[in-house]
Amino acid sequence: MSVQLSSLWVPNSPPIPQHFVPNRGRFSASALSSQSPTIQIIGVGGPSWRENGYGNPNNNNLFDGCQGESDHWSELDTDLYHWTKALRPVQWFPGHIAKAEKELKEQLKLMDVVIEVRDGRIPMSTSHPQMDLWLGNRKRILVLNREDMISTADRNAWADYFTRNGTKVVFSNGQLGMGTMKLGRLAKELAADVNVKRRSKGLLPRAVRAGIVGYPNVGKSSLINRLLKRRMCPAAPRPGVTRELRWVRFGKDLELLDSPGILPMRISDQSAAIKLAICDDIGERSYDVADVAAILVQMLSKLPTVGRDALCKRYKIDVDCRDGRIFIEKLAVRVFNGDVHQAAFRVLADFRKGKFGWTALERPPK
Ligand SMILES: Nc1nc2c(ncn2[C@@H]2O[C@H](COP(=O)(O)OP(=O)(O)OP(=O)(O)O)[C@@H](O)[C@H]2O)c(=O)[nH]1
Repeated sequence: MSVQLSSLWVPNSPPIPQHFVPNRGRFSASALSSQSPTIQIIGVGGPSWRENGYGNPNNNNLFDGCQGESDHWSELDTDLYHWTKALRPVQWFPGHIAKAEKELKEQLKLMDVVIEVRDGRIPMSTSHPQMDLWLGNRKRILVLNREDMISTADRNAWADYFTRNGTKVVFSNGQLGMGTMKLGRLAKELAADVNVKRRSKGLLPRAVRAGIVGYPNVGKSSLINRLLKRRMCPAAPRPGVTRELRWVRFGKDLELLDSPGILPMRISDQSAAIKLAICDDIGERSYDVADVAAILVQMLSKLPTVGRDALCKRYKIDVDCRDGRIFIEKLAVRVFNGDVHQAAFRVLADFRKGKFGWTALERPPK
């Protein structure tokens, strides 16, 4: 998919949904002149950046003194809405997802508890719009995985939000296994009444069945493997690796269902779709890497947790926070012999590796 960004200038705010406030959003492409053959990547990412609760210790763009942090986040939502509106929609619904969705619905009746896994960087965008309908009043645990990829402030904001809403939430790290034991324990506790009922009917107790569901690449299989301390389920750093539903046993009293990542057939919220692309939670063939990287640059430069300075310092290129495409094109000329795809991919990969500091891309609504 390719979109000519030069035609996407949004001069004035068009009519917008009620929850958005008017704002600006502009794309344009420009010819580039200067060329530099050497790559110079500056700056480090890593967990230590999280200490102050923000992604980047060198960030001078945190607050301007007039706006609160939550204003920055809601302004970003508004901008993102305008930016993505101009792009061709991102959609991904391969055959295996359609099949998995059908099979999951059939397996639901076997589940005593459902563990819904979301990407901690984008908990809203990895929330399936039909999940509530499917689950009804089934017992449920919400997992925000990739805890290591967000800041302490992000984590606290989401923990507060879900606690206020009465939702049980577990933060986890599917790569290292943090949170998995708690998850297993919680699943057994929540479904304990299954065996109370069985005993009252004179039946022998059975293992509790927990279904693990969620969007692609959020870390479902990794969580199971970590809990089991064995590589029972296929896991890899790309969406759509798990293709089949599979029950696995953990000890004598817990069974877990690993399932392929599912997405809605049509993603109506394109801001969410772009965030899925940025976080690698949707098939790469569904989007244009340069478009997505351009939006990422615009987002990062406006994010209270990152800011323009982080981008300028890392790539030694000035950022116009309304025009990420120019940034990508400049990077392409400077480092990748004019190859925009490679430049775009570098920026996306850097974000995914935490090179701008670990940060969520969304915060809870006010
Ligand atoms: N940094 C980090 N990486 C993680 C975490 N959890 C999983 N990963 C990595 O993310 C990638 C995807 O994990 P999977 O377990 O395959 O994700 P999945 O949800 O089963 O993916 P699908 O097969 O698409 O449904 C793997 O490379 C994991 O090592 C986490 O908490 N932190």
